Amino acid sequence: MTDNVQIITPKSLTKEAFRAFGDVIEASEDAKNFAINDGFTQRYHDLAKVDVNDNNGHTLINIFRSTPLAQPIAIKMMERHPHGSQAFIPMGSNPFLVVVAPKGEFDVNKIEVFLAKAGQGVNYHKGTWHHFCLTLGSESDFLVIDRGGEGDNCDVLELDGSLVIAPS
Ligand SMILES: NC(=O)N[C@@H](O)C(=O)O
Ligand code: NI
Repeated sequence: MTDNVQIITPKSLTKEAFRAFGDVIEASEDAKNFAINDGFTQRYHDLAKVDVNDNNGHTLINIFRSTPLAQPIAIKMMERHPHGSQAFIPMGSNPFLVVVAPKGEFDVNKIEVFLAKAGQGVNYHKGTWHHFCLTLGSESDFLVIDRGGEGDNCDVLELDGSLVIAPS
């Protein structure tokens, strides 16, 4: 880790704060929702924009089994998917960290860190810079919805690790 360490404190994940990066997937009361199945199910409807059709792309449904990194976590990489969105929906109740920067030319000064609490998932819009999946607590499974198809769909940048996430 370099000498000029900058500590960044995660902020709460809300739809408004995350709007520039993608969608927050949660059964919140401000989401469009209605009763189905004779009232035995509440449908939280159309929560995220799945964007996988570029270059004849198709939807992939995956499970990512993620192991927590030792804290404090230094940000040493960022990546983006230029041809599609990528959604992470926790299958358990561990919180996780969401590290993002706006699409387009990468700017380390525009990195933002969010803490996703139990019941929250995210959908990175096409081209949003992000760190790979950072679960907290213990090994966690995520349902991941992203794009399959032609073309290299992952640009990766290495960072010097001077930006460190305050332990959660
Ligand atoms: N490489 C891969 O499939 N995973 C990353 O895209 C990620 O965001 O975790
Ligand atoms: Ni990714």
